[in-house]
Amino acid sequence: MTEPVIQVEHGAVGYDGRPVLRDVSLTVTAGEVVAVLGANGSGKSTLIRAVLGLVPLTAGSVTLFGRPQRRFRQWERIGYVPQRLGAGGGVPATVREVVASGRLARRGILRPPGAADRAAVDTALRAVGLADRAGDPVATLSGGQQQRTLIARALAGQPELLVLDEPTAGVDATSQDAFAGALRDFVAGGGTVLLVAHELGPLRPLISRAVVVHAGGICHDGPVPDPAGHHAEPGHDHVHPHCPDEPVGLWSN
Ligand SMILES: Nc1ncnc2c1ncn2[C@@H]1O[C@H](COP(=O)(O)OP(=O)(O)OP(=O)(O)O)[C@@H](O)[C@H]1O
Repeated sequence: MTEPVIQVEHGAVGYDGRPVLRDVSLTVTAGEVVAVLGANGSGKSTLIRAVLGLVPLTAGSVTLFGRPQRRFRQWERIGYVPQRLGAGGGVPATVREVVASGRLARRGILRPPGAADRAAVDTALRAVGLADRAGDPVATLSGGQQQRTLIARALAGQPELLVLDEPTAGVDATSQDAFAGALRDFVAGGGTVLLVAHELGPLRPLISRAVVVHAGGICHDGPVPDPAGHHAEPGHDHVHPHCPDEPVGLWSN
């Protein structure tokens, strides 16, 4: 059996002494597309940031590709797209430049880009439907297109694992569809995905498993739960699965 891509065992995380996650265990194997769901502030981002070592565990362990996270060095195997474009959104970089920066971990900062780097950037731009905007400053793009640029940057590094924090939040329908297509191609090529989502929308058919974070733990790990309550009404696109022991109102926005 191949080793898990991600293994969190009894992980705990807190901020300033305040616990956010307690005793969380999660295994993601190659080829899975795992959605992390849960209410606002439940700790979804904290979970994926802990997986990547961006916040420290106060207990438990994380293993990446079979190696303890603290000894893991092959970060080029992982592409990460954070929730928001950080400060720097006003930088006059072009779409191509931002996407090309996703090659740095692979080629090293001192070596000029070669044909393989350029080909990977072109492929990533096409995958997210932004090839025709390659020369445009990122700042002139819509929010959804900027988000797609970041996804292309992660794809350009040719990772084996993509970790995405709310990739479709506040993103227009065209960008959501383009992203779903890029993700489908990535998975068809053998990639593994861990993503935080609020609304699955066009991603829903791609998700192989859902984990729901609630009250510091994982209260569901299995098929994408059906929307319940008013979320099941026509026209309501939210997928807020309900844990068995919790009132419906908790999931309301
Ligand atoms: N850097 C930080 N310092 C202190 N508290 C934090 C920090 N980051 C998150 N928190 C707190 O930890 C809790 C979990 O936050 P987290 O961002 O992981 O939740 P989330 O489920 O991703 O939320 P959302 O759906 O709103 O993005 C929240 O109460 C949040 O305020």
